[in-house]
Amino acid sequence: MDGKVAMTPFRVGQGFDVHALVEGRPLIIGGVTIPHTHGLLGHSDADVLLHAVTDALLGGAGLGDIGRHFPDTDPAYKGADSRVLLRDAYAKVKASGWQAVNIDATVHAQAPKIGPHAPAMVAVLAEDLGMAAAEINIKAKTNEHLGYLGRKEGIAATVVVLLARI
Ligand SMILES: Nc1ccn([C@@H]2O[C@H](COP(=O)(O)O)[C@@H](O)[C@H]2O)c(=O)n1
Ligand SMILES: C[C@@]1(CO)OP(=O)(O)OP(=O)(O)OC[C@H]1O
Repeated sequence: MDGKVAMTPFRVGQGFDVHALVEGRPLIIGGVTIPHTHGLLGHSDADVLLHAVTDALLGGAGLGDIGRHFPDTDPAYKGADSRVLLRDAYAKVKASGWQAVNIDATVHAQAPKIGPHAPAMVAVLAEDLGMAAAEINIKAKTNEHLGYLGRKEGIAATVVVLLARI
C-alpha cells in the first residue's frame, strides 16, 4: 500500500450558487418558471439550482466547475437554458466514468415559496439526468430575514451529490 485510495467506488460532490434578484427577469429555478415580482440575474437564464447541481456533479467527478466548461464571457451561453448546460456537463461526468446515485439540494430563498414547485423541479432533474425521482430531494429555507438572502437581494442553492463509478 502506498497510502493512496485507488479506484474508490463512490465520490461526493458539492455545489453552491447565488444570483441576484432583479426586476424584469423571469424567475427560473430547477427548470421551473415561478410567478414572482423579481427574477434572477445572470449571463444565462441564471437557474441557481441547476447551476449548483451542475457544479456538484462536475466537482464529484473532478472536472472543475461550471464556469470552466461554460464561461460567462462566451456569447454562446448568453441567455442559455441551464438544462442544456446541465445535460452537457453530465454527459462529461458520465464519459469520465461516474454516474449520480442521489442528489440532495436546498434552495435558500426568503421568497417566494419553493415547496409547491419542488415536485416539478425534481421531475426536471430526473428527466435531464436519467435518474429516478425518488433519488432526488429538494428542500427550501428562508434566511430568517438575515443578510442579503433575507433582504431578498438574491437566491442561493446548495447541493450534494453521491457519484458511483460506472
Ligand atoms: N422559500 C421557501 C422557504 C421555505 N419553505 C418551506 O418553509 C419551511 C420553513 O422554512 P424556514 O426557513 O422558516 O425554516 C421549509 O422547511 C420549507 O418547507 C419554502 O417552501 N420556500
Ligand atoms: C452559467 C454561466 C454561463 O452562461 O453564467 P451565469 O448565468 O452568469 O451563471 P454562474 O452561476 O455565474 O455560472 C457560470 C457561467 O459561466
